Amino acid sequence: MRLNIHDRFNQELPADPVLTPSRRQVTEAAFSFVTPRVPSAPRLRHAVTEVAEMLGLAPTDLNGDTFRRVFSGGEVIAGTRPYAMCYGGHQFGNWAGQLGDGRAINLAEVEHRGQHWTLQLKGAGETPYSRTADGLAVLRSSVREHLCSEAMHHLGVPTTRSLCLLTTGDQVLRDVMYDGNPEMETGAVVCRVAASFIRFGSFEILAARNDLATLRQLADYTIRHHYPEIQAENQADTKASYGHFFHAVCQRTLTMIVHWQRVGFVHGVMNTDNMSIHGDTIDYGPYGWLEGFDPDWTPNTTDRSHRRYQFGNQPKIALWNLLQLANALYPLVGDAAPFQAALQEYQDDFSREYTNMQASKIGLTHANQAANEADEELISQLDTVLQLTETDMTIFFRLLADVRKSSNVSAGRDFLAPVIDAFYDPESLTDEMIEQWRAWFSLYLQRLNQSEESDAMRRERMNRVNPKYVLRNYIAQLAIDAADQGDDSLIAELYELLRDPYAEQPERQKWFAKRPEWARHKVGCSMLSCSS
Ligand SMILES: Nc1ncnc2c1ncn2[C@@H]1O[C@H](COP(=O)(O)OP(=O)(O)OP(=O)(O)O)[C@@H](O)[C@H]1O
Repeated sequence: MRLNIHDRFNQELPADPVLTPSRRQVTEAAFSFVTPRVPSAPRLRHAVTEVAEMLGLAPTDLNGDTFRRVFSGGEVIAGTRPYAMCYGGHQFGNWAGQLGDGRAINLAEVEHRGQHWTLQLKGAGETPYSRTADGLAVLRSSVREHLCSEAMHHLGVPTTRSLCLLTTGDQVLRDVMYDGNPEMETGAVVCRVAASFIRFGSFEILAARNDLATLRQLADYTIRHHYPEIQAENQADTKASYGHFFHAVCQRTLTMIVHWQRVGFVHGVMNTDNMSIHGDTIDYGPYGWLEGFDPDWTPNTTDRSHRRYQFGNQPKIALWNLLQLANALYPLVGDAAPFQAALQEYQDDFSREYTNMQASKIGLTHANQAANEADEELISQLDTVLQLTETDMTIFFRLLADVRKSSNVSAGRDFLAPVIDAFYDPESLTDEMIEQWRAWFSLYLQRLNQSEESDAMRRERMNRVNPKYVLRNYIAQLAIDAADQGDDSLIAELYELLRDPYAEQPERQKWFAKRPEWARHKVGCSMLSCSS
């Protein structure tokens, strides 16, 4: 197994001089060197050939002993030094101080085909940032992270990737039922891959400590390696480059959030330490997928009372998080104007991009501004009718593509036939609700009939933005339950399914189904906590 190692982060930025994993505040440094924990009996449970190839590995490498040892933490790759990154963050709206990679260890950076990747193990043991926890991860949360990272990538959502999932052979104590009765669970490690794992919190911790020298070093480093176009354009004016960097992060974050809203993804813990400066989705913890369309929904039990991170709040939480990044970068510029302008632009652009995305989900094309305003009304009314009774978001939008322009909505309930499978309980649709749906469909059909486009063409466009298959929590839980019994076949099957989420895949049609009733209140199937 040969990787083309090309480390930059741990070569160019200041290191913590202390080499033990003792918990501590790490100052004037961007990271600490650490050694991953050696697992007792590592076993590969699933690997992604496509990610391996992206890193320059051969498919045959995946079955080797070296691969198993390296990606479980048992062997350090020659010519590199693993490290944990120092960062802080705002958690649930409050400044939490130093957090850092408490259970993530960066193994190395790799260059392949002109692209640069950081490999990071999650769950490979203690670091100076582990605080009161053990540095480990369990099979349950690791299956969720591994499958969802790849599912998101294939949905077209910017995300960290996952190379592989291994179990360590060690047991880990966790309170899965959240009832104060912890149990032993199977320990696991996932290898994440991203351009870098620099987070908003990486800048925040340095600004909070007024460590402007390291803050400037980190900002310059990030621009130099990850936003080189900004450096090229602002050679003579580094202050301006920080503003441009912030603007670029705003735009990438916007793109990521519009995608989340498109596919019905709820991150669950949008703390600033979980915001990547690349606009990648990072940290698949208590995430979930909207089943019944409900903007107030969050899968995170820890957030059930305030619902800060509920689906409908994600765009404005991203804005709030960006504001924290602006505050952290401000000392480098000394002028609020570029930050204010970028934040304003985020808001303006977001509302336009969001409407365009929603319009594409219902198959509209925009010819002129007037049509746009009418479409906004149609979109907002859809938001209302979707919440009249529990209506599955993924299934509804997918089935909506089958509606014909020639449909007759004038009487009865038959007009709902194409989308009826999206309702969790079609019997609960009252006459009044049917009339509201009728009103919406009348407007919708009128709008569709303004266009010459055929039903088939529209259907094809809609099916490219409305996925057929997403990783519903209960589906992930089925794979976890099987893996707990040593059977990894469902992980492999779901991986294949989610590699092509917009395709019909008739042989896998059973996964195009509403969440079954047994899963409604089962732990792991609809609700999760941060503790994993
Ligand atoms: N079992 C654990 N041991 C040590 N630190 C942990 C553990 N679980 C979480 N942390 C740390 O707590 C902080 C916030 O937790 P969060 O749930 O965002 O983490 P995570 O899922 O481990 O992290 P990541 O953001 O790297 O995916 C992070 O600093 C994280 O490293």
